[in-house]
Amino acid sequence: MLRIISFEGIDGSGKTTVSKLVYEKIRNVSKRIILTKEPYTEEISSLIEKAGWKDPVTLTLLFAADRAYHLQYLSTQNPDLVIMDRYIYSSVAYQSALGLDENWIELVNSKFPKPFLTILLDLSPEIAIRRIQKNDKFNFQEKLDSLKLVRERYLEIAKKEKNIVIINAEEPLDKVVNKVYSVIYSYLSDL
Ligand SMILES: Nc1ncnc2c1ncn2[C@@H]1O[C@H](COP(=O)(O)OP(=O)(O)OP(=O)(O)O)[C@@H](O)[C@H]1O
Ligand SMILES: Cc1cn([C@H]2C[C@H](O)[C@@H](COP(=O)(O)O)O2)c(=O)[nH]c1=O
Repeated sequence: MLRIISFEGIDGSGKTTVSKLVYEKIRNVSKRIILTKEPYTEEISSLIEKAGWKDPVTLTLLFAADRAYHLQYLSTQNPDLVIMDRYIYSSVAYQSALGLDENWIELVNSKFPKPFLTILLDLSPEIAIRRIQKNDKFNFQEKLDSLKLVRERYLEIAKKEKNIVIINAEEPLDKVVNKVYSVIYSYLSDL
């Protein structure tokens, strides 16, 4: 069974940056730690773009198909640990924010291993959007409203799921990295 630590949070929360920096700090603990991200396959990412970002059923099924393929590949690598930049809770948060029943999203993803730890990088959508504004083109108000909904969904998920640690992602990067590193390190004692 794959041991997965997932990084979650709204666009611009720092998942990619923080997961990479933390990975660099822990990679000497074991040679078999893999850092990866979703969406994984170019083919499905392109189908998602072509389908557009509106229909939550299509998005849920495409992201789940990408996840199934990704997990199958990861199993062949026999890692001690997988650090995943986005995973199941991205589907639950983003697609339920579009109005889709959360229980159905969880059912679609129910055959996949749950992460044994999730780092939820939490911050205000206003700060997040300022961080991504330089490299993404989007309608500001539409994106802000969407990120507010997704953030609320993440915080509700964190209330009901175990092993989700919420980190204040508004703090300076080095402070966030050190906090995440210390949380993850405490889970790695058996590696
Ligand atoms: N704690 C922080 N303080 C200030 N800037 C940060 C912090 N964390 C990340 N950033 C910056 O914010 C921007 C977005 O970071 P990053 O791409 O890692 O976010 P993300 O959550 O992966 O976003 P997306 O989901 O859109 O890919 C980058 O320019 C990054 O350098
Ligand atoms: C895995 C996954 C992702 N998404 C959304 C979240 C983001 O807006 C985009 C791309 O993610 P990135 O971190 O900017 O590369 O995809 C989603 O809606 N559902 C999912 O399961």
